[in-house]
Amino acid sequence: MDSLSLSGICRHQFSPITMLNFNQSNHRMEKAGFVRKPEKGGLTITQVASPLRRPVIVPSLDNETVDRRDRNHVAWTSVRQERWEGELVVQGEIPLWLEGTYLRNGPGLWHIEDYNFRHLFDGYATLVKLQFENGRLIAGHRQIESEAYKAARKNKKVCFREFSEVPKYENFMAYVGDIANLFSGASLTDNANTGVVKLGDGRVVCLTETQKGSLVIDPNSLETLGRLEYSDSLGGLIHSAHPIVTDAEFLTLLPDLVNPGYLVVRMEPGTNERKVIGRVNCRNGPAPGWVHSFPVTEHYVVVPEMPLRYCAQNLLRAEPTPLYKFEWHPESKAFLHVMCKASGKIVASVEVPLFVTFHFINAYEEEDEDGRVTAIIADCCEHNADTTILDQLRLQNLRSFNGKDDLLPDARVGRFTIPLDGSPYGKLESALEPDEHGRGMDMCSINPTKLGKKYRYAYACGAQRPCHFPNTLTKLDLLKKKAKNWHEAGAVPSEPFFVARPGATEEDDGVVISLISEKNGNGYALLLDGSTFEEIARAKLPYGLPYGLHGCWVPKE
Ligand SMILES: CC(=O)/C=C/C=C(C)/C=C/C1=C(C)CCCC1(C)C
Ligand SMILES: CC(/C=C/C=O)=C\C=C\C=O
Ligand SMILES: [Fe+2]
Repeated sequence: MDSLSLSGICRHQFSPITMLNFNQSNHRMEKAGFVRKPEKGGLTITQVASPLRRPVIVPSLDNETVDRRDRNHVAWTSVRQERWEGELVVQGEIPLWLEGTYLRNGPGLWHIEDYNFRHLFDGYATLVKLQFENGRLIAGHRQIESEAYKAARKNKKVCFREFSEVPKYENFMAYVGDIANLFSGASLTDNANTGVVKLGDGRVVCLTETQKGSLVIDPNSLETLGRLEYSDSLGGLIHSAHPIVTDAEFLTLLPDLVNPGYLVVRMEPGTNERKVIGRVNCRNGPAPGWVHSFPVTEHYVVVPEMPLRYCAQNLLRAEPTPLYKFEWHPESKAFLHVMCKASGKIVASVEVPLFVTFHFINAYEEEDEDGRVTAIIADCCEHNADTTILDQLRLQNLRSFNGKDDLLPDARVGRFTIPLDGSPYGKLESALEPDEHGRGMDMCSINPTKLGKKYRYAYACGAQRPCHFPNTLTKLDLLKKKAKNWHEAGAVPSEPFFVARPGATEEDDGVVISLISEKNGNGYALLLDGSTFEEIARAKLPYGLPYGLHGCWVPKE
């Protein structure tokens, strides 16, 4: 690994004002029990004894690392250093049964040299860990060493095609070369900044929408170990960013951009080979709908065909459109296809009202009194068929919140009913009154034992208006159609992640973990009781971290 210095990246930003904040924050770190050992020209790792009698690894801060808190919310500010690890002081009590590591991935570095990225999804991946051990909490973060990130650091510019950023071409021939590389996938990013999953065989993989961006990491050191090379010959360049992962299997969708459709594939633990379960042909439109995620039931895979479709032309553009690599085709309609997991056969394909979603929450089979499956219910974080949410996630918009204007488009829990009796149409309704969660709705989790089964509770980010971005944590009771909300002024919480208590019989018996980025530049790990949704513990981080997307739980062996 090359030098961990971020100095090259940040030099241009250094000013007496940022210097002042930087020193103040270090003073605060020392007061909070963190020890700093500055060394010029890189992040040297220093072992020190913590007040909690546990060695704490604290990389010294680079003199030229920049603190931009004076201008932006820390949630939308590049991570201030390459890596850090240390024990946190816990307020409240961490349940002793909570033994394992919560990992969270997300785009955490949004600039290279003096070039600032446009979109939340462009950032180079920052992996965060919260390691729970006997009531104590060790935290850490580290940049994922993707080829895209390493090349950007080395060449001091964007070198691969990110979500909205593309390399700046020196001349026309360079552009032509890059387009050629687009078809082979060579110019696509492997910046695995969307999520992290633990496979049944124990490997921990960070993911994005490009297949090449499947990177295996070490959940303790957060080191990037290498690429997960799929050994099959299924080809294609992209996949769903959210595979369904259990101890028994890894299921995902591979969109086919040439003959619009999707392959539904399955990979067994201990292998790198995805096998085809079946194929869904698109019912309409010039290209498949974007499949950021998809739901499953116990016996079926639901393949969404959203009218927000991949767009080859937009893929080739140097400057992004408001829909980036996608295009809205309301005339092409929206469909949900249901495939039997065992046979690969399509058992239903229904037209549904137009919808826009990033995240499906869960799905399950509805049975009649004789135990026959009559319908499938699939829930998602639905943006009222309004695509503007995608452009609202531009950093400029997120950073421009002044506490007054309300720019977050309304969202809801969209509940689809897919009849299995051959009817051509499915239904889409709100599962509960969206005002219950402030008409903001995204970044969801459920009790994993309820995956594919009838369930009652979901956890997500909601809104307390006005806002530009979801700013609450919400527990949804889908039976009583009620929500319990957690909010702290100015805070940006990340996806509430539910961890069940071992041996629990109640669906909401467990804790909810979230990382909070505060308005004053600080940040903390938060633990809520999964049932009461009351705070049970929090632990301050030495400095606030950028917003992150999705997480997973790695239980202690
Ligand atoms: C962070 C997140 O949720 C989404 C990230 C999406 C990415 C990085 C999408 C990348 C793509 C390309 C670089 C080209 C092909 C299309 C597409 C999958 C959108
Ligand atoms: C953060 C987000 C949407 C928020 C809208 O309310 C979407 C993230 C998508 C990728 O994981
Ligand atoms: Fe996602």
